[in-house]
Amino acid sequence: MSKTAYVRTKPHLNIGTMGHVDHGKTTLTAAITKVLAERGTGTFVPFDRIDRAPEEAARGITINIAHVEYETDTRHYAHVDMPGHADYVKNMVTGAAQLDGAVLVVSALDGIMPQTAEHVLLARQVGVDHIVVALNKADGAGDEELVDLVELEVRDLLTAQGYPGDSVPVVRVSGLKALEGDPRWTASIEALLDAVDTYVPMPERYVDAPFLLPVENVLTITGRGTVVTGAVERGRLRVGDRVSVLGADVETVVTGLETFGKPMDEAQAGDNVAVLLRGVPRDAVRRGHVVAAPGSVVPARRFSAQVYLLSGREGGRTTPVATGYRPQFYIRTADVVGDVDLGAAAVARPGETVRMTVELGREVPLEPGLGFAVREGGRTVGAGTVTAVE
Ligand SMILES: Nc1nc2c(ncn2[C@@H]2O[C@H](COP(=O)(O)OP(=O)(O)OP(=O)(O)O)[C@@H](O)[C@H]2O)c(=O)[nH]1
Ligand SMILES: [Mg+2]
Repeated sequence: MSKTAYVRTKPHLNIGTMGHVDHGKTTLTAAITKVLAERGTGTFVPFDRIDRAPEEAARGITINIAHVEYETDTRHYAHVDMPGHADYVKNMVTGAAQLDGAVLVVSALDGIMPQTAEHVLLARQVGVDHIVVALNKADGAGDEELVDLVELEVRDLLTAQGYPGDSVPVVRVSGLKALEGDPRWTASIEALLDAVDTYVPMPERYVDAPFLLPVENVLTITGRGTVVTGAVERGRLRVGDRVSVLGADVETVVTGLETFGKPMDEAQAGDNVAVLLRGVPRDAVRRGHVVAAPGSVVPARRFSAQVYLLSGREGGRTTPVATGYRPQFYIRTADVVGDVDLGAAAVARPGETVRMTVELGREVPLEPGLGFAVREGGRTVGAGTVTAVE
């Protein structure tokens, strides 16, 4: 195989815009790509190309998510802009969005609205520790004192949710005017990007943690062996490393490593990779298994969780669920049936957030903070986070 090796130039982070409907998330996303394209470190992605987000099948649930990528002087970013409120709930709670930091977009004209508060709550629940605030539409806000009030209100909201509201960067911007090329407002986008660069730290914890890769696909390369593919959830991996395949219950050695068809010395958290495994039969490994550093994860069947049941309007159920409910649980890439126990509550309605205990049909690696989707009859009816493993 004569292929050029993959070159990692800048550290990579995943960020995204969140905030109430119509506060300008997509306009701001387009403006960021425009400003960086003019700096020469990105490609301009116009509004209508972001908003026409492709439907992507990720982790077995249909989610709507638009990715743009760009670079600042110091970092490479993948930026997600989610088109609707239900998409936030699904992508955040299942961890599909995988945000290292978020830009909370608040219209300076309207102030905080219900979904502003809900997205902050979701971000807190899924462990997004760093939020930068974009007070958008500042071009239309004639009265500075009113914008000062909105800023105070946002800082209070963040403080109430456990963020350092007093020290969070709040930048007054206009996505719309920056898109039109108005220099005052393109400067505001530069200021916002500087705030993101400096305030959102590198998520080194993922790279330094023990290696883990949820298996998305399995293939055979004739004469070389079995290859598993997927995104590295955490840690690093090199050729020669020992790994356990949980689900297949084998321990083996990595004999090859590639990304997008290029061989690599080391895979890191966030990379999409193909891993060649020594002496593992093709039919021993399946989607849903987990490749991990030996001894670093413990598979389990019982766990407690906090689950948001999607409302009927969001595509969820129209009738309540009760103890004894047996849906499918999508955990990382695994699809496993589970028995639900709602404890004292006994019954839960669509649109509610509930605590539950789940007994899975088979063991999978579990840990507090892990997100999952609840599915039934081919559609997503809930999104949850593991709170404790029993
Ligand atoms: N005056 C002004 N209007 C803006 C600004 N940014 C966005 N808008 C307008 O606000 C409206 C909503 O903008 P979007 O970018 O679609 O908002 P969004 O938050 O992505 O909306 P959803 O994806 O539907 O939640 C559009 O009419 C924009 O032109 C701004 O900085 N100033
Ligand atoms: Mg939008």
